[in-house]
Amino acid sequence: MEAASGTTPASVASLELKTRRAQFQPQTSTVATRRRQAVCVRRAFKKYGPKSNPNIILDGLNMTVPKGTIYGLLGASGCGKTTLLSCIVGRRRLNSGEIWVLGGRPGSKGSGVPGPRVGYMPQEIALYGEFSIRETFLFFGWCAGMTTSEIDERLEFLLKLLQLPSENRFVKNLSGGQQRRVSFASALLADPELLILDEPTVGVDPVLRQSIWDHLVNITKDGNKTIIITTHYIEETRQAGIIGLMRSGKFLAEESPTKLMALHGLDTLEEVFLKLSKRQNMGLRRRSSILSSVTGVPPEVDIDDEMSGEFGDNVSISSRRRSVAVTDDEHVPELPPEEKGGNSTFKMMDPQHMKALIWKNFLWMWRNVGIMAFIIGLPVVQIILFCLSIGKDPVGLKLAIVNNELNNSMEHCVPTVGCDTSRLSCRFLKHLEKRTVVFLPYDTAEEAKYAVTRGWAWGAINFPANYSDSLMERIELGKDVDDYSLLYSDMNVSMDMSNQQIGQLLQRDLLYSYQDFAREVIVACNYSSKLASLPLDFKTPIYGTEQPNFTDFAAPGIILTIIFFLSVALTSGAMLLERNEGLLERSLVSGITGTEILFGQVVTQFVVMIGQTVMVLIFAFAVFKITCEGDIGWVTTLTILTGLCGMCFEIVLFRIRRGLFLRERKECYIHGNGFLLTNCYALWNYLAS
Ligand SMILES: Nc1ncnc2c1ncn2[C@@H]1O[C@H](COP(=O)(O)OP(=O)(O)OP(=O)(O)O)[C@@H](O)[C@H]1O
Repeated sequence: MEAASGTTPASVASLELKTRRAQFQPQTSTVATRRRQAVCVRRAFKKYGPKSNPNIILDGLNMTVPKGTIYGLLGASGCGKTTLLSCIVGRRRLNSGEIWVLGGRPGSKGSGVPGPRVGYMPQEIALYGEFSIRETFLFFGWCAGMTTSEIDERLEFLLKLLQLPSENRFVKNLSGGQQRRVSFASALLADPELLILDEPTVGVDPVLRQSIWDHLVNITKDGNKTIIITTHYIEETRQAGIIGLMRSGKFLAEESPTKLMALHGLDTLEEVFLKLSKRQNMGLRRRSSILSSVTGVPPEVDIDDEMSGEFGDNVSISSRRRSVAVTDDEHVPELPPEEKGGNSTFKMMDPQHMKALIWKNFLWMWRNVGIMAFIIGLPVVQIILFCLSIGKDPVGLKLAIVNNELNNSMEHCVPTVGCDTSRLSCRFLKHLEKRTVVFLPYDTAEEAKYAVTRGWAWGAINFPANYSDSLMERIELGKDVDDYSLLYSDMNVSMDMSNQQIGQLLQRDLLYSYQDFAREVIVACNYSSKLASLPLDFKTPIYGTEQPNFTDFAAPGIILTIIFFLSVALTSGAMLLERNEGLLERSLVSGITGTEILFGQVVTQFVVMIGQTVMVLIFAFAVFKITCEGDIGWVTTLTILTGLCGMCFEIVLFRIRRGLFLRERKECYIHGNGFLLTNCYALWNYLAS
């Protein structure tokens, strides 16, 4: 093949040398030169992982993409193409080195990158499945600052170009290839100066692939548009102006495809790569030392560096070779200082962006009515369950009764079975019985106490044998009563106070029953003059009722807890959804800021939270009649504010988790969740107290 094409090993070596020299000769760099370059990367160094065991992805890489060209970025899977592209669009930062994109540093004020000057198609589909094609275009178009009519115009053109189905079809109902084309069209939509396409032709048939390339060639014709494209189909990069072959964090070659093929005397790029692979397998140690002796430049040797991976679907490389030194940092020109001002697209809050984000969030909710019904219905279900099952006063609380006045016979002990009402003990028990207490009769005080110790009863009441007579004497004589009557007019109560709630409830019932009983006895015996001498008299409560129920007491805490934690969950879910499958990446590259995304989420989640709050309050106060003594307006406001606190709480946690995530993935979850748990626990304690 080489002979046929008239190339000899010597001519190949000399041509290769010339190319390399020309490529890495000292250049006289000026700002004007840089401005002619769409992308310029110098001494890029990027690593992942901890310092102790770094995974070096870019290792002093230099890349030059002239304006108006198609640049094919090729390399084995996992060699760092996506990482490099992320750095170019300003989504990742280099550890060291410099990147200039369209005359500015990505991410800096005034660079316009990220922003509408760059169109980015990530490797993932990165689209909202619930949106139609037109809605997808509207969202990305508005993000790029286009008007609706401009978007519709482009939509028509792109539908035809990419042979897409009706604009009303939902993305989730499209085939994988169609979804990729919609993703590609979204990147083309705003007609950006720089298009960065990460594997746009995966899953696209050869005919359509050709028409996509024709379009790419067409849009770069006037020299104003630049395209960087990664692909696993090597042959299609034949139409690229330059291809860059990445390996071990550097470029092995950065050359036009025709020159590369001529250099190796081969007809296809695939053959070139196969040849390179074979050379690598044979070991280029010897060749590199020859080159070194000719040029006098010692090669950067990386003997143990191993390359393995695939180039596309057909070609695979697995070789051990010396990496020929293709970069010479001393000869790489310095980049000019960053220009101030310029074509600034950097804004904190762009109304158009906010419109796009809020519209997108509400549209997503509308398309996911089931999820939204669940989100709004969940707190309602919680409050219904609470009102139905929690908070009612317990009934059927058992009390052990020893009534020595009644010869301890079972039937006489239980008031409902016909107690002797001439006995005051029985009269008291009748009042107590009204308060839904169940009596367990016992013969002796020891048996009753034993029942309490075994948990069969919550308390034991013991009436002395002459309780009625002693009590009457005590009422009649007042302070002149003798010690005997004083002692035997007391009923003895022993309580199980292990459950504070039940213990206090029983004590309250005993107290109220005794009050009613005392009134009845005094009136019945005509001791009205003694009424004033009752030791205790509960007046009508200032707030609440004489018998407040536990539901009223617990309801505010429960309502606030439900709203707070559901707001946390709601915000967390929305944030996770936003990060889903490169969508956040894509939105951020289109120029939307993190603050705008956050604000958009706060606005939409706030509306949902208001819906939740209103529904919960309607069920609590209107349906289940929970007592509300105060102003319902203030109750609603305070509940909404609690929900807002929950949202802010999650946003802060999310940002902390993200910050930790960027530093150390593993630690993030430990710290973030630990922080969440600690705070939830503290909050719970606060609410409970
Ligand atoms: N956030 C990250 N944290 C740690 N390692 C990462 C991260 N992102 C990528 N990597 C690693 O960096 C290397 C380069 O990944 P990258 O996605 O840039 O490769 P690629 O060339 O685009 O691969 P492909 O062609 O398969 O898409 C891979 O080994 C990958 O596992």
